Amino acid sequence: MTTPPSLEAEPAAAAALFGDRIELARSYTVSLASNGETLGLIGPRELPQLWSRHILNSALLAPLLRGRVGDVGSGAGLPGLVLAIARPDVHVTLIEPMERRTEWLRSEADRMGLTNVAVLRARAEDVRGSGDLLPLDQVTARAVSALRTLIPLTAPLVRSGGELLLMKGGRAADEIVAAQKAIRKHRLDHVEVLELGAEHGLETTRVVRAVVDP
Ligand SMILES: C[S@@+](CC[C@H](N)C(=O)[O-])C[C@H]1O[C@@H](n2cnc3c(N)ncnc32)[C@H](O)[C@@H]1O
Repeated sequence: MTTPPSLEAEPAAAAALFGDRIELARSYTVSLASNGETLGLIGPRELPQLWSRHILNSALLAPLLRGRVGDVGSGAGLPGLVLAIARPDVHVTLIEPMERRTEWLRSEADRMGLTNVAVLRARAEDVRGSGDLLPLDQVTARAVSALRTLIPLTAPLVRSGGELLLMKGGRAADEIVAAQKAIRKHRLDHVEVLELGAEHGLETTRVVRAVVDP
């Protein structure tokens, strides 16, 4: 596959974050850069920052994962498919309602031979009771909605004592304040904001971590 000329050069942090999975991470990144605009997955302006702003940003969650993980609103595979690449020891269910996106996610998982991925074409609120996949140990989400609407979508998918790992921008603390009602209703505890990225020389990203119904 030819690398598009406008694709950002691979940052040094990539090898550290992906370890021996780096070739798969490269393969996915080049595939997304080559096909993502045509498929409506990413805009052309994302290519010069695809590695740092999207792939590595997503991979920052990898060390926090365990067991059976769900990713709500995976879109092009961020962070869910990136995490499945980085952590072959966890099982990742990608939950995404748009058909064109689920087709892309399935075809990429197949192309890369990932055996730890399931793709579910659904809205998160309709997933309840989907037998084999639930409950999950952790649920991730990135750029899906504000915390007060994201918590009711994600918390019901997680087992008692499991975790939400919700990637957020600079206003994470404000979103927590605005989400107090949802935090109480869904019995979240130990709600905290993690700042990740600086340790790898990357732009800092914030993750709201919370324990569900401990
Ligand atoms: C802005 S995109 C973000 C995609 C990806 N997470 C990222 O960081 O690039 C939001 C995604 O959430 C999906 N989405 C919206 N509402 C959803 C819901 N209720 N359940 C699951 N996915 C949803 C959309 O189809 C879309 O793919």
